[in-house]
Amino acid sequence: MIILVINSGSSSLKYQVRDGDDVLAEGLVERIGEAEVPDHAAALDRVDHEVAEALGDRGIDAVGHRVVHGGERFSEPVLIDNEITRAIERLNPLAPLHNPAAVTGIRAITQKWPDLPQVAVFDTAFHRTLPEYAWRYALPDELYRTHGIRRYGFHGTSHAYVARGAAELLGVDAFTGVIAHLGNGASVTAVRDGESVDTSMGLTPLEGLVMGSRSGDLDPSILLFLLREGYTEKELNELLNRNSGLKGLTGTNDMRSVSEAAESGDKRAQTAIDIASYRLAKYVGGYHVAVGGAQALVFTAGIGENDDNFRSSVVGKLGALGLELDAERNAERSRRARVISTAASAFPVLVVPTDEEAAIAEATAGVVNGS
Ligand SMILES: Nc1ncnc2c1ncn2[C@@H]1O[C@H](COP(=O)(O)OP(=O)(O)O)[C@@H](O)[C@H]1O
Ligand SMILES: CC(=O)OP(=O)(O)O
Ligand SMILES: [Mg+2]
Repeated sequence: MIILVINSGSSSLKYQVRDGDDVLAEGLVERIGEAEVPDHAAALDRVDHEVAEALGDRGIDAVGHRVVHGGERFSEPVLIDNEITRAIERLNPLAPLHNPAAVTGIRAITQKWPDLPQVAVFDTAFHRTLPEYAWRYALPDELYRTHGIRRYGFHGTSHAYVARGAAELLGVDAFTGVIAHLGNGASVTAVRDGESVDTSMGLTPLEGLVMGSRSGDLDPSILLFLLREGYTEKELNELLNRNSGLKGLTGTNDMRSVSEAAESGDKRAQTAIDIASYRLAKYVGGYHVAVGGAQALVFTAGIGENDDNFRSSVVGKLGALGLELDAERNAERSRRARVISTAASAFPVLVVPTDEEAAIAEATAGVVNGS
């Protein structure tokens, strides 16, 4: 079954065409909204063209969409129809950077290929197992009942995929431990017997870790202070989602540049790495407790898989848990799932590469085949 996987961002569209584990075509359309690519429909025309070239006279059988926010309703991937699209659209305010683009992508495909089955795969779905004491904010119940204000968690497709990979590497049936997904967005999840029991992102993908351009955790009074200073809602949104995190601290949201700057002695860059790794180390300590004792700590996504310096900065702060990296294994450049800690480490530290597109394609095939 040939599946087109679409990961729509606010100004970009990533896609892959897959036949099982074979990637037949992949690409990225950037700067949607600017002259060359005015909207998502134009972006899809481009994808259509590239895909047709790669596939020849073979056609696509189904489309799988990454949908970041599934609210309380969606705990599984679903076949998309008009009602489902509207339900996803109603969640737009809860993931303003991500959901509107997914809805636009779904509608553009419906218009272009009305007969093609489309499946929505939700970032939030894996976290539907969170216990209430982990998902509820200490706010009046009414805010939850009327607005659905609670913690949802994101990157679930990745955390679930990596939890399976970690279980395989450890030779256990179900993984218990802590997974740090460190990409542009970053989140850490506590997994117990294969189920998510806590995660650092909340109502939106803004809570938790220091990210490329998002602040993560902060004192909500900062917002009240800035409101009194005359900031508008739009300015606050820009500030917290696009101009904070590594970008706010160093001027760039790209960890590779931050790492290189730190290595050549830039103090601001080193401080940003210290802040981000300290925040993550505190979460790992907390989640070790949440899962009742982790079997492993797992790093994944762009930074987690590639930045040995950042990994060692995190694990270096976890001596109290008895964790110890093997410098040589940590520095190894490899796409394999592997152990990077010493034999003396209290529990292993792993790198397990994520593959959200593979997971979305697999889930899509499952829904279309009715399994
Ligand atoms: N070799 C590397 N060293 C340090 N950081 C890296 C390296 N490769 C990628 N990254 C970082 O990974 C992040 C992007 O991760 P990725 O998982 O691709 O993000 P997303 O899918 O969320 O856009 C960026 O901050 C990038 O700089
Ligand atoms: C949910 C989220 O933060 O996604 P991304 O990392 O793709 O921005
Ligand atoms: Mg990603």
